[in-house]
Amino acid sequence: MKIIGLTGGIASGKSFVSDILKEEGIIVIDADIISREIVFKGSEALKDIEQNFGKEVLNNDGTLNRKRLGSLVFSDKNKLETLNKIMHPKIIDEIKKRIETVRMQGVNLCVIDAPLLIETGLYHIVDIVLLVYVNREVQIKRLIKRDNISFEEAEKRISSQMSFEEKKKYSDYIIDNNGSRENTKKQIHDILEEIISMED
Ligand SMILES: CC(C)(COP(=O)(O)OP(=O)(O)OC[C@H]1O[C@@H](n2cnc3c(N)ncnc32)[C@H](O)[C@@H]1O)[C@@H](O)C(=O)NCCC(=O)NCCS
Ligand SMILES: Nc1ncnc2c1ncn2[C@@H]1O[C@H](COP(=O)(O)OP(=O)(O)OP(=O)(O)O)[C@@H](O)[C@H]1O
Repeated sequence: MKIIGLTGGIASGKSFVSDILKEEGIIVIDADIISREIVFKGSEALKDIEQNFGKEVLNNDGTLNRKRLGSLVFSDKNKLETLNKIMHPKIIDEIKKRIETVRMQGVNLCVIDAPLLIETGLYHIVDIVLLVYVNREVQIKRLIKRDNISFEEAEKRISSQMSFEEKKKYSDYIIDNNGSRENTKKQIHDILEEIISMED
């Protein structure tokens, strides 16, 4: 089975790209969704988070208050590192399990959509790295609009991630998502065609 790693900075358009891939019938394993699933009430991850960040990152019903935890970790490098140490091994384990399930089903191509594909080392388990690119101006504009956050908050989130230039070194294909959705769709179809026609 060929595994494609899909990555890119925050609000670069990974979800948009993965939606198009899903439309093509390709199975997508989404790291952001897994990171939400593993912090269910009573989970080991949520207990670790409470131990390290206190009750103030929980809602009254005991579930995770993502907005509060996000504003804590994206403005403090050490706190982000603590959260990453709790979350990343669990996310990676779950991704590996899902890859095996998909492999057992006889699927020949699957995609891992992970914003931190490079940072977490997950790129080692994929065959091809697809990087979604937007310039900083477009990225900030789309992030502020989508998440309804301030310019400062958007800057902090972007700065907490590896730069595009650094990620580029690990990538096999770059999708330029600065333009229209139609333009991006065309690039994806061209890349897919090339990947599918490749010999194993
Ligand atoms: C801090 C949390 C609670 C904020 O939740 P929120 O719902 O606001 O954001 P969400 O999870 O949808 O992530 C949105 C985007 O933020 C960026 N982001 C998320 N976590 C991180 C991180 N640890 N470091 C840098 N950027 C991150 C990604 O681009 C992601 O696509 C959440 O992002 C989290 O639990 N992060 C740690 C898990 C993680 O590293 N996920 C990425 C898996 S590869
Ligand atoms: N080509 C495009 N033209 C206009 N808007 C776009 C385009 N691509 C994506 N967007 C919009 O930009 C925002 C960010 O895109 P998307 O949510 O796909 O990014 P992401 O990389 O998955 O983000 P995250 O890292 O936070 O998960 C969304 O509101 C999306 O609708």
